[in-house]
Amino acid sequence: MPDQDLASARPLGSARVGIGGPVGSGKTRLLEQLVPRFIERGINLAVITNDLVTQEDAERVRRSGLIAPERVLAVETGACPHTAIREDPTLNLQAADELDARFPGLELVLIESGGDNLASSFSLDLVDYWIFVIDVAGGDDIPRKRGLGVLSCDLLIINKFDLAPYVNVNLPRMAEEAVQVRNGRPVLMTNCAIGDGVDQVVDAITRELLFARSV
Ligand SMILES: Nc1nc2c(ncn2[C@@H]2O[C@H](COP(=O)(O)OP(=O)(O)OP(=O)(O)O)[C@@H](O)[C@H]2O)c(=O)[nH]1
Repeated sequence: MPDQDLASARPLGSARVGIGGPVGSGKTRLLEQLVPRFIERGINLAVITNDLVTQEDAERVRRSGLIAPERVLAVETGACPHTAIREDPTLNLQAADELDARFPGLELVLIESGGDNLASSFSLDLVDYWIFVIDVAGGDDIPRKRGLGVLSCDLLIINKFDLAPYVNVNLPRMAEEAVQVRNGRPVLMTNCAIGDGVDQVVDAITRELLFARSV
């Protein structure tokens, strides 16, 4: 649950949600599944992507046709994806403020981090709520490794649950261990390839963040 003071720190600005996690866990695919769902719910939305030295993820989202291309900004992070979301989030803050200025009434900015390790986390100066995406193909021992991202995010997503039978992952056990190491904080399972479980992610963001800011 986001800190109430932080959630109300920008009463006139957009709510900001971070999406982090290891390389290839499905962050961009999750973004591509979230965007049409929020737009369908009438949310005034924009996106920021972080890449090392390219704008590949931003181009992918712009080309998708899911959202007006001018609502997608790219931040190039250089060698350190975590610096841009944690130690010095200036570039991301500037990008989010630019989107707020460009689109009056902007309600939500989704900020995808570059792929990083299990220790990556978001600065609460940058986001009001953050999601960490791991995937079953990375191994069912990931929750037991107690990475900072897994432990401290507002919502942990175990993605690619469709692949569990092919990589010998015991899905219920992986989910149970994830809930255990997080002391019962939220864990959801998704198949972002086809969108299974993504409605629950939208519900969680709406309930924990958008609704909380509107009351
Ligand atoms: N089978 C399956 N494949 C998935 C799922 N989610 C994503 N993928 C695939 O996994 C690959 C990586 O997904 P991305 O969304 O690019 O991963 P990412 O975390 O954004 O990657 P980086 O930005 O490089 O860190 C792509 O080929 C996706 O199509 C899923 O739930 N199931």
